[in-house]
Parts: sequence; C-alpha cells; structure tokens
Amino acid sequence: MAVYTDVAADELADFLKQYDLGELLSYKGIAEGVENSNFLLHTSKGAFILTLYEKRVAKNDLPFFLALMTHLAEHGINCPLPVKARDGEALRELAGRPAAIITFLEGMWPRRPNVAHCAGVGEALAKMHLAGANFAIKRANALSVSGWRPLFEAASNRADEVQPGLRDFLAAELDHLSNGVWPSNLPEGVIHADLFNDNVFFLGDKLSGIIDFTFACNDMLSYDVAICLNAWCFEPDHSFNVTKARAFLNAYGRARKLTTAEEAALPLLARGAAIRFLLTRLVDWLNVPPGALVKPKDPLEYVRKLRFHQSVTSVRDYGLMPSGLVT
Ligand SMILES: Nc1ncnc2c1ncn2[C@@H]1O[C@H](COP(=O)(O)OP(=O)(O)OP(=O)(O)O)[C@@H](O)[C@H]1O
Ligand SMILES: N[C@@H](CCO)C(=O)O
Repeated sequence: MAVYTDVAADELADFLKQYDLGELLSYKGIAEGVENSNFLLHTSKGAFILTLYEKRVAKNDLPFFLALMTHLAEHGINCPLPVKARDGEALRELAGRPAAIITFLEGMWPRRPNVAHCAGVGEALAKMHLAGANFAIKRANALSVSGWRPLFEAASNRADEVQPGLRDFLAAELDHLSNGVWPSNLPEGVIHADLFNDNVFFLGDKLSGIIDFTFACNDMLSYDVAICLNAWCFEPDHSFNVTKARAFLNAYGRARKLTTAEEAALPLLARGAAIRFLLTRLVDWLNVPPGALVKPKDPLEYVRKLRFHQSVTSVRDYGLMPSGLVT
C-alpha cells in the first residue's frame, strides 16, 4: 500500500472510539503498495491495519471485499478479518475516505520468491478458489478485456515517453485480445486478481496468509493462475523460470486440477494478465499524485513478460504437458 491520504493523530483517536480496540499507542503510514492508503496501528489490544480506500476502489464494492475475507477465513483460508465497530459495521469513513480496520497477519512477503514459495502460492490459490465456490455476493471484474482500452486511452498519448514504440505495441496487443479470442467458457468463481508476492505472507518457507482482496471479483479461475504465472515465475532480469512455473502449476493442480481447456488457454490468459498490469502501471507511472508516499511500479517489466507470453506456443513452455502430466 501507500499513503495518499494523511490521518491526524487526534482524528484517528476519535475514530477508534467507535471500536473496542482500546487506546491508540502508535500508528504509522505503510509505504509499500500502490493502491490504497494504509496504516499500521498499535493499540492496547494489539496490532491492526487501517485502510483508506482510494482511486480504483468503488465504494459499492467494499461490502464484497469485506464479506469475502470473512467467508474465506470461515472456510479455512488464512487472511485478515475485518474488525467491526461497536455498531456491528466494519465499513466506515475517515478523512473523507471509505475506511476499514482489519486484523494484522503475521509473516513476511518474500522479496525473492523461490521454488518452494511458488509451490506454496499454487496450493493456496487453488484452495482459495475452492473456498470461494459458495460465496454468494458477485462482483464483475472491472479490469478484464473491456476495462483495458480505457486505461490505454488514458495513457496512450504519453506511452512513448516511457519507451519509444510502446503505444503501437500496446495498441496491437489490445486489438488482438479484444478481437474475439478472449475465452468465455472456462470455469469461473471468485478470484483474487492481484496475488503478487507482496500479497502473500510466509513464515520461513511456509505460507502463513493472503492479504489485499481489493481486486477480488468473479472471473475465470484460470485467469488468476495466469496472473500468478506473471507475478511469481519471472526472475529479476524478467527471464521466465520454468522450474518455478512447474512447481506453481503442479501444486495448484494437486488441489484443483485445471481442465484441458484451461490449460490450452493459459498462454492467452497470461498475455491478458500481462497487459492488464502493464496498463495500470503505465497509468500510475504517468500520474503520481504530488506529495503521495508511493513508489510507482515499473510498467516496462510487463512489456518483457508480455513479449515472452507472445512467444509461447503451448503450456509445455510453462512446464506442463498439455494433458496436465508433469514433464
Ligand atoms: N492484514 C495485514 N497484516 C499485516 N500487514 C499488512 C496487512 N495488510 C497490509 N499489510 C501491510 O501493508 C502492505 C500493503 O498492503 P496491500 O498490499 O494491501 O496494499 P495495496 O495498496 O492494496 O497494495 P498493492 O500494490 O499490492 O495493491 C503489505 O505489504 C503489508 O506490509
Ligand atoms: N500488484 C500490482 C499493483 C497493485 O494492483 C502490480 O504489481 O502492478
């Protein structure tokens, strides 16, 4: 997370009077992340995370995110729980923003994910997909194919400032993906949609929990798999690590087997996932709010990843035999 909206100490102390969380002992803004404003709170009852929801989050979607965390936690997924105020409501307002407090999760996100981390996230993702199966509330994915062109249009005029030729590269890829090739009949359910390494906590090599459900929605489960291939299976030099991908996909498959159609669609889904993060990063890169405590993420990392997926001809390139057999 980041800090776009500041909160004064007396304002926060007043806000906390609505909860049974004891006295505010200390708080600080969290510089990590790019989407919302986040604060680590220490009260006499323990540590908590306060989130002020910013730009990309629609207020109407917040009940979905908060109820989903509760649902997943009740179905065996270790994730933060929304903290209800005395009136029973978790969603409130602070400093003019929608705000919620969630429980603090122990662990560290891996700065350099290894093969064991990738296997851990594969298993956790599949278990999350299974746990989400009977979640009743629905939320469409605002950042699927139809959401990409508006992002492109918001950034296209200045894209070549970031890399010469980027505008045409993006335009061609968008034309390809929005030309009827995007799958529409794969198994769907609740997806996390942003399960990057900074959203998965580990204690040693053991996964201890998943955070940040602010992009969660209903979409193809295999699109979530494709997002993780992008987020977890490339090296810092942006080369693809097939060993990590195989570990991730095999661990996912042991908990929830991908169908043949899902496997076949992975290269295309991975291209879509790459352009989605390329575009949001590009928009953010070109529009850092003055004074915000945030480090925008590099859009060009996703140009390299997208080029890799464009070169993929079969799921073999991701470490899977087309039948799903381990290579
Ligand atoms: N429940 C939690 N327990 C412990 N730490 C947390 C929790 N929620 C958030 N954090 C801390 O805040 C950081 C940012 O949180 P988060 O990823 O939710 O923010 P974001 O702005 O939505 O970021 P992103 O760029 O990943 O979308 C995390 O990396 C972690 O350090
Ligand atoms: N995980 C995203 C940022 C939050 O949406 C990225 O790395 O671009």
